[in-house]
Amino acid sequence: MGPGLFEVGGEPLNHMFDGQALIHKFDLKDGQVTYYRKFIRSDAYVRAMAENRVVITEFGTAAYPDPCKNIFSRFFTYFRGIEVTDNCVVNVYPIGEDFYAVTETNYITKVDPETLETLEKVDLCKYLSVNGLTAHPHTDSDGTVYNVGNCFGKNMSLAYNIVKIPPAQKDKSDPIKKSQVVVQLPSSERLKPSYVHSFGMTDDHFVFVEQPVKINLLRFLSAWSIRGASYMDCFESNESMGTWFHLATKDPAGYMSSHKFRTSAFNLFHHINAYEDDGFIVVDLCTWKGHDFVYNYLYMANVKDEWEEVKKAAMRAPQPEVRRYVLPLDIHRIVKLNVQTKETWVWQEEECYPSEPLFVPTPGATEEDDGLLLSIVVKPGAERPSFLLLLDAANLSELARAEVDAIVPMTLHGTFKPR
Ligand SMILES: CCC[C@@H](CCO)COc1cccc([C@H](O)CCN)c1
Ligand SMILES: [Fe+2]
Repeated sequence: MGPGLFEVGGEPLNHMFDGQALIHKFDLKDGQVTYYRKFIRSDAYVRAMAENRVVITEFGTAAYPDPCKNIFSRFFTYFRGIEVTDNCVVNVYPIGEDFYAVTETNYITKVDPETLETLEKVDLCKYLSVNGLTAHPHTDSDGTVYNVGNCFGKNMSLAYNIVKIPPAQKDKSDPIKKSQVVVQLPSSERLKPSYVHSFGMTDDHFVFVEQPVKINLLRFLSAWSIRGASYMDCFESNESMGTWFHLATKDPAGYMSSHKFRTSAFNLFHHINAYEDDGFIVVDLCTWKGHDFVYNYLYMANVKDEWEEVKKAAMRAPQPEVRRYVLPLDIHRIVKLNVQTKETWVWQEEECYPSEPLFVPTPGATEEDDGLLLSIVVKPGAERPSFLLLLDAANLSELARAEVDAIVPMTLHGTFKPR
C-alpha cells in the first residue's frame, strides 16, 4: 500500500499520508514477476474523482466546502462534524480469510488480493469502542489478530484499547463481528492521548509505549468546525512527560498498573521486536530522539525541491536510532546491574517487598562493591512479617536475615551508622 495521487482538481495534497491509496502487487510465478496496481475505491477517492476536488479531509489536507453549496448548507456541513477519511494508504493485512487495506482511522477497506478490487468499507466503530486502529497489528500463529487504537470515548482517561479479532470462523462468519477490547490502558493526560502507531507483543505480554506526541482532543473534536483544520493540526508535544512504557498480560488480558516505566522523550512509530528473557521483557524500537513530531518533516513541500536539496534537508531532519529497553517483569526485588556488561544479579523472594538497599563498605575495601547491602523486607502475611536482610553487595547472595517480632511498615530511606 502507499500514496499514489497527490493532486485533485489542480489542488495539491499537502502531506505524504494524504496521497490517495494505491495498492501494488508483484506476482512471482514460474520465474516471472508481474506488477499490478490499482487505486483503492475508497469514498475519499471516489468522491474526489467525482467532484474533482478534495472532498474528505486527509491527514494533512483539509477539505474545502463544496463551492456549489450555498452558505447555509456549508454552515451546517461544518457542524455535521468530520467525515473521517477511509483513505487506506498505509498497509494491507489479513483478518481471517479476508484482506483489508488500512489507514489508522475507524474505516478499513476489504480488498480482493487477486484482482486488487475494492470490496467493502468496514466501520470498526460498529464492533469496537475505538476511534481507529494502528496499521501494525500482531497476528498469532492461530490467526488471532491483536491491535491497539485510541478511544476518545468514555471519560477519556482510558484512552488506548487493545483489541483481539479471532481467527477465521468455521461457520465462515466475519471474525470482525467477534472482535473485542481486551485491555484498556490509561492516558498520561486525560484530554490528550498519545499518537499510537504500533505496539509490542510477546508470548504472554503486550508492550505499549506512550510517546510525548499528543492528540489535543479539544482541538480534534472541534477542529472540523474551524475552517481548514486537518488531523496534523491536532497534534502537540508534551515537553515534560518523557516516554512511558506500559505492560499488560495477554491471557488473561489485563493492565499491569504496577509496571509503568519512564525514559527520555522520543517519537516511536515502529516496534522492531519484543520477547521475554529470564524474567525480563526485551523491547527493541526504532526511535526518533525528542518530543517534536517527526511527521512535521513529511509534508510534500519538503520533497518538491531539487532532489539534491531534498536529500540535504532530510539529513538535517531527526534521524532514527534503534534502541533496546529491558523491562523487569518482577519488580519486587533487589537488582544489581553492571551498566557496562549489562550483567544483572537479583535477590527476590515470593511476597517479599524489600526497602531501598543501603550499601555498607567493608572497612579498607578497594573494590566499589566490596561490602554489604542492608534492606528492611516486609513479608505480609508471614509468621514473622518483617526482617533485616544482609546481602553480599558483590553478588546479592544472602548472608543473613534478622527477623523481628513486629510489623515494620514500609520505609523510604535510611542511613547506616557505624558503631
Ligand atoms: C489526530 C490523529 C487521529 C488518528 C486516528 C485516531 O486514532 C490518526 O488518524 C489518521 C488520519 C489520516 C491518516 C492517518 C495515517 O495513517 C497516518 C500515518 N500512518 C492517520
Ligand atoms: Fe508504520
